[in-house]
Amino acid sequence: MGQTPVVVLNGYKAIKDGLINHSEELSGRPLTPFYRDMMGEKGIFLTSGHTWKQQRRFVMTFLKSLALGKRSLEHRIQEESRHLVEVFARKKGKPFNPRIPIVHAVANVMCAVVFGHRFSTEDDSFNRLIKAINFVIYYQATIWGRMYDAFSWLMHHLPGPHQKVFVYNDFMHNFVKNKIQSHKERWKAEDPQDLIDFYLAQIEKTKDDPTSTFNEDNMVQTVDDLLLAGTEATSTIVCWALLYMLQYPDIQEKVQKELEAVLEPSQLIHYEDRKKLPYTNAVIHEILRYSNITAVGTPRQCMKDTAVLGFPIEKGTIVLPNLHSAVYDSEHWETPQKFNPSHFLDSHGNFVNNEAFLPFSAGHRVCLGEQVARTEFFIIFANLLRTFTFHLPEGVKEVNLDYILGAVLQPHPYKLLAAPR
Ligand code: HEM
Repeated sequence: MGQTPVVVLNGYKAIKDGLINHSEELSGRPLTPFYRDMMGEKGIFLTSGHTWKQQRRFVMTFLKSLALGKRSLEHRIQEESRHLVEVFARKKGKPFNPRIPIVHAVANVMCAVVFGHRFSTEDDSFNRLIKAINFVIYYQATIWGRMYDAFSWLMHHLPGPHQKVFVYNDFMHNFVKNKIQSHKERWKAEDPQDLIDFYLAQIEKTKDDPTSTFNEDNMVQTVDDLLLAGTEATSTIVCWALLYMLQYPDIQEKVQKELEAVLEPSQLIHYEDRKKLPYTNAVIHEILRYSNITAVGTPRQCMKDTAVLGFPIEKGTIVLPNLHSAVYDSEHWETPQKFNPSHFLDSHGNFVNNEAFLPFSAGHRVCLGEQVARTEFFIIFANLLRTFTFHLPEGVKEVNLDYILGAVLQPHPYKLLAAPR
C-alpha cells in the first residue's frame, strides 16, 4: 500500500502461524491517511503498542464485569430481543424489511453498555447516531475511501461525498462528548453504571501515572469504536441469518423443532442454553462461517522483524490475514462453498467446533466483542425463530444472496413475512 510492502496470509495454516504463533509481532494496526485524518491514533481499533494494550485490557475487564448482576449484558440482550419480537409481531404478517428493527435492537445493547441506557426508536439523535455508524462503516470500502488514502492532501481540501464521512464522524464524536459531560455532572465514583462511568474512574485512578493513556480523547474514540464495531457486524449477521432461513426453510424448521423440544414456551433464553441446542448452535456457526461478513479481514502491521511459515516479514510490513481463505479452506471444510450446518456436527448430532472457524480473527487482536456478539446472536436468533416462521413475500421467488461491499459485507435490502407460530 503506497510505499509499504503488504503480505497476504492465505489459508488456515498461514493465518494460524501468523496470528496465533506470531501474535505479538503481528499485533500492530496500520493507520491509513483516511483513518489518521478522521479518528487519529486513539482508542482501540486504530492504535498499536502501549496505548492499544492499555485501552484493550481495560475494556476487556469492563466487559467481563458485565457477566453478573441485574444489569448484566445477557439481561440487556434479553430485553432488546423482547422489544424486537414485539416490533416483528406488530407487522401482523405483512412484508417488511427487518434491518432497521434489528439495528435498533443491537445498537441499543451497545448504548446500554456504554451510556447506561437504551433509546426509544423514535429518538431523533439515536436515529442520527445509527445513520452515522452505518455511513462511517460503509464509506471505508468505497472508491472515495481508496482515493483519500492515495491523494489525502488533495482530497482533504476538495469538496465531494468524502467530506460527508467527516461530518458523520464529528457527529458521533460530539454525541459521545455530550454523554461524557452529562455523566460527569451526575458522577458518583462509588457507583459506576456503564463504560463511561468506569472510564472516568480509571482516569481519576491513574492521573499521577505518567504511563497512563487514560484520557478523554482515548475515551471518546474507545466508545466510538465499540459503537461502530458492535452495531454493524452483529446486526448484519442477524440479517444474513434471516435471509438464510428464507433460502433454506427445511433448516429453519429443524431449528424450530429443536427449540420447541428443549425450551419451555415462555422460558427466558440464556446463552448457556446453546449447549442443549446442538443443531441451532451449528446453524449459528455456519451462518457466521458462510456469510463471512468481514471478508478478507482487517489489516495488521508487523511490530518487529519476524517470519511466517519460514517467510521473513520486516517490521512495518502490512499483513492482511485473509479470513475468507480460512472459513472457506477446502482442507478444513467438507463443502466450503455450500451452506451446511453439518460442518459443526458429528455423526451423533453433537456440536463440534472446527479450528479454521475464524470469523472473529485470532491471536492477541482477536475481535474484542466476540463474546458479546456470540451472546447477542444466539439469544436474538433463538427468540425470533421460536416466535415466528419466516417466509418470502408473495410473488417473490428468489433470495438474493449477493453482498454489498463494505467493511462489513451486508445483504441487499430484502423483505420477509414473520408468521407467528
Ligand atoms: C458477528 C459479529 C462480529 C464479528 C464477525 C466481528 C469480527 C471482528 C474482526 C474480524 C475483527 C478484526 C480482528 C483483527 O484485527 O484481526 C474485529 C475487531 C474488533 N471488534 Fe469485532 N466482530 C463482531 C462484533 C463485535 C462486537 C459486538 C464488538 C463490541 C462489543 C466488537 C468490537 C471489536 C473491536 C473493538 C475490535 C478491534 C480489536 C483490536 O483492534 O484490538 N466486535 N471484530
